Amino acid sequence: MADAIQFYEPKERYGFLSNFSLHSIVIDGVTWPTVEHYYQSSKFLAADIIARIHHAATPEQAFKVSRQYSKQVRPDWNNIKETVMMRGLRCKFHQHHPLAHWLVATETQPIVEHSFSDAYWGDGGDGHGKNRLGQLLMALRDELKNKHPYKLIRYVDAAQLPTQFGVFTMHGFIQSDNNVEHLALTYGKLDVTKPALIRLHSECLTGDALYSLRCDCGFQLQKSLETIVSHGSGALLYLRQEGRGIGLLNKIRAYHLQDKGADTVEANERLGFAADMREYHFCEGMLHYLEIDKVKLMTNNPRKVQALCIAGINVVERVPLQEGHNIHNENYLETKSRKLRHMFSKEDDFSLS
Ligand SMILES: Nc1nc2c(ncn2[C@@H]2O[C@H](COP(=O)(O)OP(=O)(O)OP(=O)(O)O)[C@@H](O)[C@H]2O)c(=O)[nH]1
Ligand SMILES: [Zn+2]
Repeated sequence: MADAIQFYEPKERYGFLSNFSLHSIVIDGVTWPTVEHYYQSSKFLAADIIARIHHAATPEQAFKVSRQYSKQVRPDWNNIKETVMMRGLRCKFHQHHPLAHWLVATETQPIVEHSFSDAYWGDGGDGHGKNRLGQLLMALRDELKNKHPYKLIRYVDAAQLPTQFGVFTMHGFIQSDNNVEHLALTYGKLDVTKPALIRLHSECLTGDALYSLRCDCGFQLQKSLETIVSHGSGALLYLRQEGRGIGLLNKIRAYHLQDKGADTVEANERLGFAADMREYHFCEGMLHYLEIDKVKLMTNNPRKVQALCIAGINVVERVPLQEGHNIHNENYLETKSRKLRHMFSKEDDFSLS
């Protein structure tokens, strides 16, 4: 198979597909260090054998201990082993969101466990094997890819991004319903038990990259990254929504109308657009990948707070982000406050509960 994904060792590129990958799973309240520990122990009924495998130091050890008791494998094992394996896989990929997104990102590529020693779960090394593990992984991928939130975005790849503020990890996504590329910059170790400090930053080439004083975006971008670094961890979702969703050239047209006296809302409307064309539904898929479900959100924009609440994200706090006010953007900011209900003072806040 020309473009088949072959996996075996956990430390290889697709090692996350291996049952030996160090991803613990919880099944019926019991935590198993790896799928391999769970699978091997499921072969037995004797509590002492199960315990020995459960507490094996490594998945390789778990496999070895199981082999020592091969004469005591439960009589019905061949009838139940595929069900046991699929249960272990489902738990692993549902309980470790990035793994599920990585699996979905393999799209339609065949998946093969390239194992010279296993012609049932693997391909037997030369392709004569049944590759049942690869088959179950492809079946699980088909289940996931049509499910919410996996169908909102497609994870593509990640890389380190050293910046003047600190070294971030840059994660690339494609929005499924329009193929627009978006980024998430993460810093530090996100503690899933606490609200993550995040920013939803709408792309503004003029503000973010050309030092524009016409808006506050560039100042907000810098302040957000600095704040995340000083906080120790967090995420900035960089959303390709230039011009509040109307694009760069229409924003220039809108600026031209503003140069002639229109305000930022009137300008959009004269061009035939709503005041704000942005949508945020796909952010749920990006946050799901990052395993973020409760946030402290850096914004003055009530629509972003509401969008995350609608997406089921718990916005436990809104962190004001008022940066870069100057004579060139005061009318713009005043219009946003008056017409778009942006919150520039504490009184503006509304209950987040
Ligand atoms: N159409 C249009 N877009 C603008 C204008 N000024 C800034 N933008 C875009 O607005 C987006 C940034 O939105 P802002 O209103 O600055 O802030 P916000 O992101 O909605 O709210 P905060 O989270 O508080 O920053 C970027 O996509 C900018 O390109 C303008 O006058 N007209
Ligand atoms: Zn801007």
